[in-house]
Amino acid sequence: MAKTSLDKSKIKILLLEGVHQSAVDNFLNAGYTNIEHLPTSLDEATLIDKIRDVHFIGIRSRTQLNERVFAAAEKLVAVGCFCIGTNQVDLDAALARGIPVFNAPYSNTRSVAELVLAESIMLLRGIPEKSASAHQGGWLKSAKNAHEARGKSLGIIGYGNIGAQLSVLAESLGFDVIFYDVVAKLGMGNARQVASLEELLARADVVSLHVPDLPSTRWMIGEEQIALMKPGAILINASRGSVVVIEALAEALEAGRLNGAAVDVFPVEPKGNNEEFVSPLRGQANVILTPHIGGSTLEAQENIGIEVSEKLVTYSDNGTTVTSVNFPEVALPAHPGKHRLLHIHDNVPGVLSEINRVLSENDINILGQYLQTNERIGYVVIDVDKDYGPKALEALSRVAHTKRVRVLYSETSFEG
Ligand SMILES: NC(=O)C1=CN([C@@H]2O[C@H](COP(=O)(O)OP(=O)(O)OC[C@H]3O[C@@H](n4cnc5c(N)ncnc54)[C@H](O)[C@@H]3O)[C@@H](O)[C@H]2O)C=CC1
Ligand SMILES: O=C(O)CCC(=O)C(=O)O
Repeated sequence: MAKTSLDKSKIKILLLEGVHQSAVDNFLNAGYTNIEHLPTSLDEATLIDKIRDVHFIGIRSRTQLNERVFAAAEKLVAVGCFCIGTNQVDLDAALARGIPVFNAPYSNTRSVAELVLAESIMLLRGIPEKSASAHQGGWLKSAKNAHEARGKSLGIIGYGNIGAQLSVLAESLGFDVIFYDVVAKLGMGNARQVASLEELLARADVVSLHVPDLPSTRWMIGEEQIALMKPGAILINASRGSVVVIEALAEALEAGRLNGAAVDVFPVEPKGNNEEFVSPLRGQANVILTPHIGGSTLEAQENIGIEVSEKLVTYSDNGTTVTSVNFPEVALPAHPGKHRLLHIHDNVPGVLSEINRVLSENDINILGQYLQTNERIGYVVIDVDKDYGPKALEALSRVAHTKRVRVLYSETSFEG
């Protein structure tokens, strides 16, 4: 499907879930003025209706971009997840339509790690229960079940960016850090990798989850795993609600098997701040419940706003896909004085030679060419003389296995 050029002011950007104002400012500074900025996510029917004329969408963790939504998103050029996790997006459905998805892989890492560390200390001291009691006029002055963090074992499941950052902070506080990861990793400081999940659960006083939502991590902590934890241990989940069987956790807390928990993410989360939060963990003693705010600090959100909007602007302006989570990565120089064709096609043999054949047949000289592929698609970027952009667009749109082709004009980078 070929795309004709559009003025930047006609490129529609939809930002949901209260994406930080820094993103809006960045788009405006780059000349993109057609921005709708909403504070919540949208239900599927409303989203399907709205997305039909949207070129770029920005979401956080709540909005579900599934096959049905992509099928309606006829003009969509790229998706920005203003967060780390991308499990809320059907990445295959996006790829099948030649739509790259971007995220912010680091900007809220520190915020999550700081929160988890603070929660570890609070839970080791039984603060949620003592504080709730004091608010009701109670006075639970006691050292029962109250422990220092120093010398306790912190077990981190998933030693990626957040797990490793937490490891450093926790060790500086005196925690003895162990971790379990499916990939062999060098621990930061004195942190040690253990051989199995079972070993970590049996050794740790505080267990903290930092894995992505994957088929292999879904419900990875249930009744059986909780039974392996030390009596009186603490469980923290700031990863995804699909990782812990929440009923099993609620039962273990109620039975006094565990001394406390902090949970930031839930199997079902309210769409916005006006919807009731329902969970079997409500009302449990020594449990910190937070509304998926692990990454919600002003610092993180401002940085994420800048980072992801920059990625979308760069893709729109010059075709660069570096750090896309589903797309072949192409890093591109500017293209002053040239027209740039972006051709996205099924990755089958012969497409590149066909592209070059039709260009040569039309006497279009190639000034630069960049190709990357993944197992599903090929992404080729071709610079041509500025007299040839429209002609090349027309020629390339007829190449077999083309998913999408668009042209970027030299100065007024555009979209279509
Ligand atoms: N609560 C919140 O607001 C936030 C939650 N998150 C969640 O935290 C997750 C982790 O974030 P990062 O550390 O940046 O991700 P990352 O990709 O850097 O690290 C994830 C680690 O988990 C490991 N892993 C994957 N499957 C595993 C398994 N079955 N068992 C053990 N380890 C496994 C990976 O090898 C990797 O080392 C994100 O995917 C996101 O879902 C991220 C930011 C904010
Ligand atoms: O801030 C958000 O909405 C989601 C944070 C999160 O879970 C992530 O970054 O993966």
